[in-house]
Amino acid sequence: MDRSARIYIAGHRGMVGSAIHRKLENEGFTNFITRNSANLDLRDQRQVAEFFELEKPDYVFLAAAKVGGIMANNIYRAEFLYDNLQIQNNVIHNSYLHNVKKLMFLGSSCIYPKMAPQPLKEEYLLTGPLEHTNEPYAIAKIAGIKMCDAYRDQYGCNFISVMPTNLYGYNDNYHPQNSHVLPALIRRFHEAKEQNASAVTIWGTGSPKREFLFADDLADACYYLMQNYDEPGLVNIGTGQDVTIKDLALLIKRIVGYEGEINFDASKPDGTPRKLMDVSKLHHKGWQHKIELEEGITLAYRDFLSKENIAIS
Ligand SMILES: NC(=O)C1=CN([C@@H]2O[C@H](COP(=O)(O)OP(=O)(O)OC[C@H]3O[C@@H](n4cnc5c(N)ncnc54)[C@H](OP(=O)(O)O)[C@@H]3O)[C@@H](O)[C@H]2O)C=CC1
Ligand SMILES: C[C@H]1O[C@H](OP(=O)(O)OP(=O)(O)OC[C@H]2O[C@@H](n3cnc4c(=O)[nH]c(N)nc43)[C@H](O)[C@@H]2O)[C@@H](O)[C@@H](O)C1=O
Repeated sequence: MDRSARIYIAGHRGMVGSAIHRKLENEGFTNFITRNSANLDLRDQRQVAEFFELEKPDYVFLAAAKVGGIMANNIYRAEFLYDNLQIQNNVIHNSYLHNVKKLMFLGSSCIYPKMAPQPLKEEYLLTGPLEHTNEPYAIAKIAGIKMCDAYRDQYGCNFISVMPTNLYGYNDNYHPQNSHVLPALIRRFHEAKEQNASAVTIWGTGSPKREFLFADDLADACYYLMQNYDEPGLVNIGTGQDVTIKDLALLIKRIVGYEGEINFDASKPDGTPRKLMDVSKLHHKGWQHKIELEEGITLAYRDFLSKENIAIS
């Protein structure tokens, strides 16, 4: 990608899109095309067609999606399927129609079967049933992978698919119900500390294992793969390390400085028991993560506090 190329980051205000934007700015790119969802609803076929006709981007990072944690995925099942299919169909198809040089589609580790062997190799796609709580989202993401491959096969488009593990970082969503576990627990432990609460409740049993990647590391990997990966299929992006939700909670508790107890609410879903990425393909391509979990949570907590306008004690 040359530094003057016209780059469209769909979802540039989100956690991932903003990290990709930051990364490309730091690399010297200047010619960005951005729209927020109020000005361009990517679910709307006509609006998206007019936007591509007008802007004619050279490169597209597709980081716009309906996103949320286990509860949001399970409650808003129709929206997670409809919105994500519409967004990716419109952006991918118009990228083909308008001769985009390269497109990156962001999927998720939830595309793998619930009980797939660990760590999750790219070849395990479509080898078994999905986890129920996020099946609609996963089906949309699988369709996105297959769409990139079909447009490559039939039309020769250089459209690639990357599968990030669970992410966290700057500009994360801290909604108490709809967010992912890591931001949810930062907020819950912080509020419990402020209110001198005697205990914090964690959803599920605490035994599921998850892998977490800082969003700026993901953006670095996306930039790297945009330059060094031109293949069909998918590539995992992660750290190759995971923790139990209980151990994650203990780490966040320590970083936040909360001294009360932790309870578990087993009436809430655990979701997939484990989702550890096999990152050997990514490592062979020449990329590895840099930000470890404790450092990343410290940075994310600082970002959370700055948004709350609270000084770190
Ligand atoms: N967060 C995570 O743990 C993971 C995320 N991913 C993937 O990474 C990508 C980015 O996720 P993340 O940054 O966390 O999500 P965010 O919710 O932070 O950002 C999503 C972005 O999508 C945009 N968007 C949503 N709906 C529409 C719409 N109808 N029209 C136009 N824009 C829309 C939003 O725009 P606006 O702000 O203008 O409303 C927002 O900026 C997604 O594809 C997601 O599936 C993959 C694995 C894990
Ligand atoms: C990235 C990924 O994110 C989603 O899948 P998930 O990995 O299950 O995501 P999660 O972060 O919401 O939960 C992880 C674990 O943590 C436990 N947990 C404890 N306490 C809280 C809590 O307070 N909030 C949340 N959300 N989870 C909690 C929770 O019960 C679960 O066992 C997908 O739907 C899909 O969107 C996707 O691709």
